[in-house]
Amino acid sequence: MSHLLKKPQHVVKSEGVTIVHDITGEQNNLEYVGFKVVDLEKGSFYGEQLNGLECCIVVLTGRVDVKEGEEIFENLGTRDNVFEQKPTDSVYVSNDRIYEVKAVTDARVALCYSPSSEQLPTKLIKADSIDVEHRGKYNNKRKVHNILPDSDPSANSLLVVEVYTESGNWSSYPPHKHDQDNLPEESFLEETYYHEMDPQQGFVFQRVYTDDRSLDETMTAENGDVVIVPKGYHPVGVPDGYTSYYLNVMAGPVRKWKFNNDEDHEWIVNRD
Ligand SMILES: O=C(O)C[C@@H](O)[C@H](O)C(=O)CO
Repeated sequence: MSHLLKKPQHVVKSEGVTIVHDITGEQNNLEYVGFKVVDLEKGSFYGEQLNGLECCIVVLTGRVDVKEGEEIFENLGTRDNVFEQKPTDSVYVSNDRIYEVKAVTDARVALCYSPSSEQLPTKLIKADSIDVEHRGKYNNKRKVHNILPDSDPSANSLLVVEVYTESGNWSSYPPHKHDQDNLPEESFLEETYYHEMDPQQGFVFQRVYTDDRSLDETMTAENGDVVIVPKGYHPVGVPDGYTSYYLNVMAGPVRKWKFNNDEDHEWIVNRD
């Protein structure tokens, strides 16, 4: 199996708390992006001291309360299944803070991290403030929920989006990359993809490749898998009959999403 493909681990941390993914630490070869998925049974708690990381808590499903210092945000979350396709609530917490999530119902949260040293205010990102964007044409259509885009200065490094791609379509397509710290031409951003499918037995194909093909891996991502994109192009193809959901976390030295398409496939954008 590719070292870029991570299967759910389901490690029980404490009563009612299961770590589904923990993509943090040096073994993942990521400098700027960290990612966890945590399942919480109703009434359970998960908390962290963030030290040198900022964190965006995305309530994937269920309802939770989030506490940071004096701030308590209650009953966050809007959906029981990500395929309800409505935006959800998130909370941005800056480095060196301590936060706690309490499950009001059974819930799944995504924790998106990046190194950070400058304190910013804790911020509730409400579902009804999320910009919903429709991108692409022909078999290249997808719907994007911009949770923390680069136009929103609430974070130091983190960029977070959710993407829905319908059956038979492609997204993150035509293939694009953002692996050069060379603005204004291109930014360097690492990225993770947390995938879900509807129905659950579905799968998608994701290719991660560089121009010189020193990296060229095509993976089958199944429900709950994470794909790591340290560099290179990273398109996703969705087979007929299945809808794809993924949550992207991106971060790098500069908080700007400036990508370039693979020139061989640029013509796809330019069709009438
Ligand atoms: O437009 C899409 O299909 C989503 C991608 O842009 C995805 O968020 C990504 O690859 C970011 O670089």
